[in-house]
Amino acid sequence: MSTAATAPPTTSAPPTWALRTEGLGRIYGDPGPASLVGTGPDFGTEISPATGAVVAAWDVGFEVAPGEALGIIGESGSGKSTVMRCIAGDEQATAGTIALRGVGDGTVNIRDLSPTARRKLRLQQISAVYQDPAAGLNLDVTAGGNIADPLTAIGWRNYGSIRQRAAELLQRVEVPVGRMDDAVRTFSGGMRQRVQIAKALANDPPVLLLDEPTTGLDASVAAGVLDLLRHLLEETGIAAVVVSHDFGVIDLLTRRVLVMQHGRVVESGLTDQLLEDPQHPYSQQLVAAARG
Ligand SMILES: Nc1ncnc2c1ncn2[C@@H]1O[C@H](COP(=O)(O)OP(=O)(O)OP(=O)(O)O)[C@@H](O)[C@H]1O
Repeated sequence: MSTAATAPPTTSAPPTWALRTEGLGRIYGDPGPASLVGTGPDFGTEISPATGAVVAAWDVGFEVAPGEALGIIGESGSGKSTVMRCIAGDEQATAGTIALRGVGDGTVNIRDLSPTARRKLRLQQISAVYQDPAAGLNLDVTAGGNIADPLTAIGWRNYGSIRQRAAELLQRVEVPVGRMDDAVRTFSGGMRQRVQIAKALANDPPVLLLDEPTTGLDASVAAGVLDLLRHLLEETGIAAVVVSHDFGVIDLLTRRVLVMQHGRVVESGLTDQLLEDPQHPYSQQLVAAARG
C-alpha cells in the first residue's frame, strides 16, 4: 500500500483585489537610507535633516477590491497625491510594489514595466481624475474630442461608434449631449469635472484614482459631482482610490480609509469606525476639525 501523500492542487486562486501596493515609497532627492532617518510623524517632518530629501511617502501598503473605494486622507503635504501619482505612473516610486489583478497573475510589479507598457496600462487598466480639470483634459478640445482620446489610443477607429460612446458617457455623467461639440473651456467647473470623469471611464478601467475630485468647486456643485461619483462607484465594479483632505468626501465615497501624516500611514480602518472612534492623535485632530 502506498503511503505517499496526495499533493494538493497547485492552481493558485486569482487575487481578490484589483489593486495592491506594498512598501510603496517616493523620496524626492537622495533615495538612500540616510534620508529616512529623522522623518515621519514622530519627528514632525517629511524632510530629512541629514540630506534635505523629501520623504513624500514611505511604506504605504493597501489592497482595494473590485467595487470597493479606499480613501487616503491627510493634510496638505502628507503624501496622499504622491501615492496616487506613483500608482498612475505620473511619476516613478522610489520603493515598493504596485500590482494590478489584470496584469500577469497579479505578481507583476508594474513599477518595473517599461514606460511604453506603463502608458498602455494607464489607458486600459488605471484612470485618474485630478482636482484641476486641465490636468486631465485639453480645455481647447471639445468634450467629445476629449473622450475620444483614450478610445482612439486603444484602437477605436469608427467615427460613429466613438461618437456613440462619447454620447453615452456624457449622458452617464449628466452633461447635455448637445454640448458634445463645444470646447471644454466654455464649460463650468462642475461640467468640466464631469467630462473629466466621463473620459476616465471611457475604456472601462478596473481601477479609478480620484485626487481631490471636488476641491475647488462651489459647495452645491461639489455635492452634485460627489453624488454622481457615489452612484458610479456603486454601479460599476470599479476599484477606486479617493484622495482628499476632506472627511466629508471620504465618508461619502469610501468604505475604508488610510490616514497619512508626514509621508507615513498613521492609521487605517473602516471609514465609519475611524470617524466614530479615531485612535491616532492626528486622526482625532482631523475628525475633530471635520466636525467643526
Ligand atoms: N516634485 C517634487 N519635488 C520635491 N518635493 C515634492 C515634489 N512633489 C511633492 N513634493 C513634496 O512631497 C510632500 C508630499 O506632497 P503631496 O503632494 O503628495 O502631498 P498631499 O498630501 O497630496 O498634499 P496636497 O493636498 O497639498 O497636494 C510635500 O512635502 C511636497 O512638498
